[in-house]
Amino acid sequence: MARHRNVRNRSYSDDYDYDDVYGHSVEEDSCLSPNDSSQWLFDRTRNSQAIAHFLDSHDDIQEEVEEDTSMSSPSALQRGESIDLRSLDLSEEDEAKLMSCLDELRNVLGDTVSESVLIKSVLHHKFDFNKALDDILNSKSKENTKTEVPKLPLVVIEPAKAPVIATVNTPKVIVQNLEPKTLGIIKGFKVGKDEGPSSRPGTPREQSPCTERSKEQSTEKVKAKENKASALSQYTKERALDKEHLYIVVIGHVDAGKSTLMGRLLCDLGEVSQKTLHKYEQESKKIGKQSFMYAWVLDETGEERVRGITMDVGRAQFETKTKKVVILDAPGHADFIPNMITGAGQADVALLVIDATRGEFESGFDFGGQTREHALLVRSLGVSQLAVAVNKLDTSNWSQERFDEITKKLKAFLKQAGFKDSDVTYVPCSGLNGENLVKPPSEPELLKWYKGLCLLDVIDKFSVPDRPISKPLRMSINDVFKGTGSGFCVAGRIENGMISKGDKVIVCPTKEAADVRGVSINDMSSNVAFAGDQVIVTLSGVDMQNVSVGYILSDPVQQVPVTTRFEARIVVFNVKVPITKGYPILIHYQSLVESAHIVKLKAQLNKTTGELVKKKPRVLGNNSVAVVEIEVSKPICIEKYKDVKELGRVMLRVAGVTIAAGLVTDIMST
Ligand SMILES: Nc1nc2c(ncn2[C@@H]2O[C@H](COP(=O)(O)OP(=O)(O)OP(=O)(O)O)[C@@H](O)[C@H]2O)c(=O)[nH]1
Repeated sequence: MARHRNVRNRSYSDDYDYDDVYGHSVEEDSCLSPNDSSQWLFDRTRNSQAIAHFLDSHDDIQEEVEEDTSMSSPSALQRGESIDLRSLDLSEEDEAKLMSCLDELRNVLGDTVSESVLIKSVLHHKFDFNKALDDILNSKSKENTKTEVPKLPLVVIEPAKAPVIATVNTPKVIVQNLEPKTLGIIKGFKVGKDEGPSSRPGTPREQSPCTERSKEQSTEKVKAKENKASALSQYTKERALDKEHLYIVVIGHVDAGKSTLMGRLLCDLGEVSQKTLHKYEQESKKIGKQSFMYAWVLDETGEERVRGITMDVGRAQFETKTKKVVILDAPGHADFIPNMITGAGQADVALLVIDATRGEFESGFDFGGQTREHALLVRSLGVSQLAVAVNKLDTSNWSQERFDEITKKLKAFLKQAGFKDSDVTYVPCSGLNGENLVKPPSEPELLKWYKGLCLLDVIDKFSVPDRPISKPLRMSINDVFKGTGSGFCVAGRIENGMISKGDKVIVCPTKEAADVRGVSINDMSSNVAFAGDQVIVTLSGVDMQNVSVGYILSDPVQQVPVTTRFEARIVVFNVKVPITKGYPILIHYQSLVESAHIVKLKAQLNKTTGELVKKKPRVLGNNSVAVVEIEVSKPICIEKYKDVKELGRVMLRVAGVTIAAGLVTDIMST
């Protein structure tokens, strides 16, 4: 039942216009059609290749010529020549050496020489960077002498100022007819800061940096393989006898009874002592809120208790027959949707709580309440399995008719939102009475018609998604706080890989190294944690002031990309003003909320087939699907959806309304 985030210190002023109408972000006519959702929304149960296929199927979308003239220049065409290295049949070490030499050559030559020429030269000179460069420059020089273009100035690179070139037995290298861009690259190279002492003019190198780096790279590859094998064996060792871990986010309209339902479930499972419950009963009575006594199990702060609403994500845990379950009780109030998104971003599955009271279901569903928005948000964030608790059915005397009326409406909507019928289970219950929660119903009226499972058994039946434990570490940070010992703590979810006590990690986007001093899962100290776990990690070696919510702990070698600009395929839910170039938005990404702009509308796609409809559309309206480029005000860590699904999704919000969901398709280097 740990809770660390202090929502009261967060400023929502940018995100929310309090005079605005809440809950109107997803109107009935702007929901995703089944076709849209099947393309756009990640389905954990679906073959991942299907999504990959979709992501890869529009690689041909390019900027139009007038904006991106480089596309037609010879260098860009040359850049486009790609050679499949596998066809060269090199050993792993040689492949790494080749890649390293190519990188070095491109640093010097930019895009002026085609990849095939570079590869040929590197292979010919047996990965000797200096010889390969010399060869290319000499032949280029000869070429240029043949085809003289007098307009461009002759550039002379003095050997003394160009360390690596000077190692070649040529006193002066004359480069003609180079484009200014290329000259800039050569100038940058002249500075030669990264060159070691052996690169001084005239000093023969014992070993070129290229060869050293290629060795390092091949060692890294071997290490990565070893890490993968050790991650798998460690996982088997640590978790073989353990129950599967499952994270459930509890969502639904404000006052649907989410906290009461979960509080009661925990009490009935014996997770809350009688003494504590008695205390809650007495204290809630004192302030005239006795009906909230079970909700107090999860609503822990004074403000939440006095106001009778959940503000931050409450956490608690319990066990079913086959699972260790962590519940994330999300706030229902529209003001706290960013917190709800944080909770949903950490969940495997969702429990949607519906208030069955006549008039209440309707206001939560029909009149722009949070039922629809929450369901759409979790689906867009990758959750595909849902249990629907038709709660407070005691207020309708356990009427089957009322239950059917509600489930019929929900089924139609959830299908539109992208949930498969077979992945959604409906359970009639009452959180306040404890009816049909942890044991079969006892209420005679309910017994007359309900033959299904109780809520606990429905939760037990959820399937746990695959955990990418052998991939490089990615842990998204959703809280930073001072622990009891030395160092400080970060809380969050491990999206990829594993983390152990004693590990070195990189805090991104600031790229500071830190040491892992301790790991705890669900408040229990542990030596190691794996993908899918929510953990608290104690860090040292980095200043707490330099670590923030929304940062990522990354593998030191295979680091998470950091950028201010990325491309995403978005589906637009509902916009009052159509999206145009320059459109300001807030990006919600894991726990991060960052201001951003849509800087390019690259293409509009067919909602059903995903085919290109229009290049560079001027506007995007409701229900459209498009490829856009987004620029964030500060550098953020982000992954392509096809690489790390959990870190490849973004939500776009404006003035407290979710206007679109997107999958990251490309990351621009900054
Ligand atoms: N009759 C009846 N009332 C219930 C039931 N469950 C909850 N309530 C009442 O509904 C009110 C709201 O309950 P909460 O548990 O705070 O609702 P919530 O969905 O967690 O609220 P937020 O998180 O603030 O959106 C309280 O007064 C509860 O006593 C139920 O099964 N039957």
